[in-house]
Amino acid sequence: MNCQLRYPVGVAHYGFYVSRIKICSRQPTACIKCKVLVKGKLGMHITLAESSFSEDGRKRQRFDTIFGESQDRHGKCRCLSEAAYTAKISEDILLDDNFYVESLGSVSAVLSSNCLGWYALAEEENAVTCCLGVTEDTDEPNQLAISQIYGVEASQPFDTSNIEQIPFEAFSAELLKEVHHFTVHGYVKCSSQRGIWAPKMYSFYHTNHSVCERWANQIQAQLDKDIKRPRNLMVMINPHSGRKNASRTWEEVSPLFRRAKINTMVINTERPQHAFDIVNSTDDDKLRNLDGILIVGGDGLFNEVLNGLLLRRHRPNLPMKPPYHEKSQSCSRSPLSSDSDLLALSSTEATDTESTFSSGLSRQSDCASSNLSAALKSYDSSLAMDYESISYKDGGFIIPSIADNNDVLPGKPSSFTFPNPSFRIGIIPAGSTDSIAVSTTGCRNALTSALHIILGEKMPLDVVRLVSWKSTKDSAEELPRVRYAASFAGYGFYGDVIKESEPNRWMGPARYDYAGTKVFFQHKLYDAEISFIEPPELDSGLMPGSSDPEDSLLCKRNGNHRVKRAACRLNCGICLNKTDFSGTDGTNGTSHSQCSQRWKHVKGSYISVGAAVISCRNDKAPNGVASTAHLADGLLHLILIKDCSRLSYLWHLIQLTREDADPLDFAFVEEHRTPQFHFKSHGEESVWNVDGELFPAHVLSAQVFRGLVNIFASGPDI
Ligand SMILES: Nc1ncnc2c1ncn2[C@@H]1O[C@H](COP(=O)(O)OP(=O)(O)OP(=O)(O)O)[C@@H](O)[C@H]1O
Repeated sequence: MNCQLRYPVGVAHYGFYVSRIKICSRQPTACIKCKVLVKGKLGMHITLAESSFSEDGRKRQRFDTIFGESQDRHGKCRCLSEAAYTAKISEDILLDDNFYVESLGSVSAVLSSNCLGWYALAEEENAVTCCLGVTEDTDEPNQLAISQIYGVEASQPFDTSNIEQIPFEAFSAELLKEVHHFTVHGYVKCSSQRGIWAPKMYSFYHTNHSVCERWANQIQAQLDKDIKRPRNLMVMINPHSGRKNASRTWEEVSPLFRRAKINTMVINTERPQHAFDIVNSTDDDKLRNLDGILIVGGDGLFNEVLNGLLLRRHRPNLPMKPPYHEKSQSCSRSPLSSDSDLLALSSTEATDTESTFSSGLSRQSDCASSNLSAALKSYDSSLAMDYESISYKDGGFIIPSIADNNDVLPGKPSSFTFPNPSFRIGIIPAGSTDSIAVSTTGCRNALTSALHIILGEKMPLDVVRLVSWKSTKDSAEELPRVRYAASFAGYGFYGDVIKESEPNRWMGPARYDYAGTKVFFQHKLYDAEISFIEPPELDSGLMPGSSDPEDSLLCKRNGNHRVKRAACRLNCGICLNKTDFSGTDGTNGTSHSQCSQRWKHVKGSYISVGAAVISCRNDKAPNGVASTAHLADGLLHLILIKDCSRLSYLWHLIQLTREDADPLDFAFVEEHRTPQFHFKSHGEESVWNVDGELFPAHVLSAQVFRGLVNIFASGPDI
């Protein structure tokens, strides 16, 4: 509850004012000034400020807590932190003056380096007050932290001939001609829907224009000091996203960017791969001058920008090969090697110093019989080629060299900081599912996302790098194709749905329902073999950084008690923690070191194989496909749906749509967290669905790079 304490006008301007009130105990209490009990209120902690001038004319502030102290430990802590906060406000008063505010009448306003506060000077006739002039006001804050302000404007006097411009009837028409104002743009959190923010304006009226200008300039100067806020953004709009509303969505949010004085370079994409081409070909120096790229569209557009940014700039080793099977503890062969045409690839044993793909390729001559080896040789010889020439084929990218190791290791915190450490990708949801926006902010709301971006929030995001070694079982020799994904890669059911929905794009988002129903009735099974690294279970079950005791509880799944993991939340301790959760030993690409890794192998018939890098929340799966996946823990959630009846599978799909259910609590479902895995299909083939785009792969490797890119978000507010 927010309360407003109104004191008699006489002591208003340089007298006491209430800077903060917090109810923190259940003890009845009284004001020390008038000794009257606060009627109907139980225990308040009220901090007052008194101003005076020192000899040199500088204003001094004294802050006192005048009554109320909580009896319980937690309440007391809150009191203390509240007092500390108030004391901080008092440190540096930059400006103070009287203004007129619509809902309060005359107010005294104070601007400090971190806060704009105001309090009413006089009772308004229609104000609801009770004893001591305490007014309950749950909606109107009387202070705004600078971090909550995204813009400020000083305005000219009202045009009295334009009745619509006149904000309220407080001033006479004569006075109105002389009234100037400045407007502060902040935001409020929606009380009915968690995570949703709405812009809110606060106008302060004064008869002197220069006063308004001085305040606006000073507030702007405070905003400019916040270096994390973006100044220059490239904006990519896909006019065909979702229900073709992306351009309208941008019209709705662009005034916020203008008020925040952010320069935007707007590009409307004209075709598939356009966004990729632009970002991939943009000069590195130009990118360095940007604070980020903003996407107005869906997950597919985000994926294109991600790939455009990373494909030629992020150059890790090729995926590490797992031992063929655990029993033999042999590191000489990988599961990939069971396929004859991949023998050349997998039989290359790199030493610790020869851990790059090129070193592996240089041994291909031993396998002269393999045509693939010849192809790969030419691939190897292309290392000297210009790195710019990336070609696109079958949903993936063939790049001349993927062997330039720059010390980025799967699962480990990333050292990749291109174009610059503050560069972020932002997403304003306007697509069909918007699962990246929902998983990173907690809601699907364009204004909320815009505010997160404008205020300069920053959060690392894991990215999975997928390498398709071969498109289909029967395809001719080919070079590896690479694709990055930020949310989801799925095979089987997931791939078939995308394949089925592609020709029906004209249906809009409804195409997924149509395709999903059709594929469900087909109920296809796919034989596959999967190897993955299993990271060690954390002892306590409570992930580092998580303070929620609930997180350490055991939950029952498939009849077994398992550790219930913390869901990713706002400013998530797990994602911001530097602890290495990956279980990899950091010697990427070396066969010897792989012996020490806990590779696990599974083989069977699957309805689907899913790899969720983040929770993948969306309207149809409110908790996400993997409810406990984190934005930046270096792990993906491998979700294997094994052979089961149609009815059981339907029940699993229904559970996905429910907020109170666990869709993975079935005997036919396996969930593994891993920094990397290898997949090989046997028999009938499906296709991979990577962030909503088709990616054919008969043999595929996936590596997660922890926090590889930064995004404009702070995690899901759920
Ligand atoms: N002007 C355009 N015309 C047609 N397709 C485009 C255009 N611009 C971008 N695209 C393609 O549209 C794809 C989907 O875009 P986006 O993700 O923004 O929308 P969506 O409706 O959410 O689609 P999806 O559900 O496939 O993710 C992108 O991958 C991109 O290749």
